[in-house]
Amino acid sequence: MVERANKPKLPTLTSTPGLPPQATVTFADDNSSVTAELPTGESVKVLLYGATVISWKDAAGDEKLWLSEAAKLDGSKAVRGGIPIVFPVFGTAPDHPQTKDLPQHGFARTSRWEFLGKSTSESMAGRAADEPMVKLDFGLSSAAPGLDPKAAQHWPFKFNLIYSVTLSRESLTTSIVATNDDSAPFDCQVLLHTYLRVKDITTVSITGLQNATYIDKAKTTITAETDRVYTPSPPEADVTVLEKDAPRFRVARDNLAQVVVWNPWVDKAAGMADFAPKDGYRQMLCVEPGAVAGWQSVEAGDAFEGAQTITLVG
Ligand SMILES: O=P(O)(O)OC[C@H]1O[C@@H](O)[C@H](O)[C@@H](O)[C@@H]1O
Repeated sequence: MVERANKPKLPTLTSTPGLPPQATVTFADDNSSVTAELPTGESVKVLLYGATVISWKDAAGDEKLWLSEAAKLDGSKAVRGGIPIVFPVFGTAPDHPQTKDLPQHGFARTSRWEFLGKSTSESMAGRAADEPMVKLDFGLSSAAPGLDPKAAQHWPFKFNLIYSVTLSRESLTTSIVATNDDSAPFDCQVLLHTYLRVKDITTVSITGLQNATYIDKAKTTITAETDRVYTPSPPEADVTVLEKDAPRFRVARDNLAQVVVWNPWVDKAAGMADFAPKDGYRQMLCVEPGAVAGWQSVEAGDAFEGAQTITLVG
């Protein structure tokens, strides 16, 4: 059950005698972000701007996501790093009448979302209290005060988005439900633009894409700019990111048929004002589960749902 937050600032949770301590959920002083920490030390931090996950740390405090040192976190620009949400268009779609005027990657990442509440192991069905986990829920609708004005201007549908970020000891799940509250169908694309942190991109390999068909938006290997939209086969095949042949991240997808693999490399990183340090492309690899080949047509009253679970392995 989701506990509703009725105050902008949540107190630190205390444990019930006899039960393991729960996760703590705290707000930044300026209410710009919410951080959840498990009693075992793992943590996740979500900026309300874009509902962008900007940090995911393991129990040792090691960061698992890449965030540019020059990323704007003040709501002036989509965040360069973490997990921005791409909706309702991937890239731009000049030939698609419904989304042709929207900015690159849509407006979800440039809108301020509302924090809806949290759930912990103790309140989640089927979860033992000794398997600590915490789920944070965020919402954005066509009526939200934080909606990027470009949305209402260029995508005049009534919609409701719920984004859930679930942290457990070994994994992070992010899931989105996009509901059509309009009287007409709309088309959308969805993508979870995950910037994984790696030690050295030259030692990174990826499995799970061997049988995948792909559209190459750039070059071919991660020894150069890489920008590929894969459609793995079978559709639900896991994708694993390895470093020096040792598995590091396993990415499972639910109803997200594509995986975009992106690394800007030297020239493109140099050209992005919010990309720092300039050789930061060596420490990142975007592995982005999405539904971006063609369009998801969502009927009035219907919803599209998709999710990723990134599990730390090795
Ligand atoms: O600079 P943006 O808008 O965050 O986009 C970054 C990249 O996002 C990737 O998902 C796209 O495949 C790339 O083509 C794009 O360059």
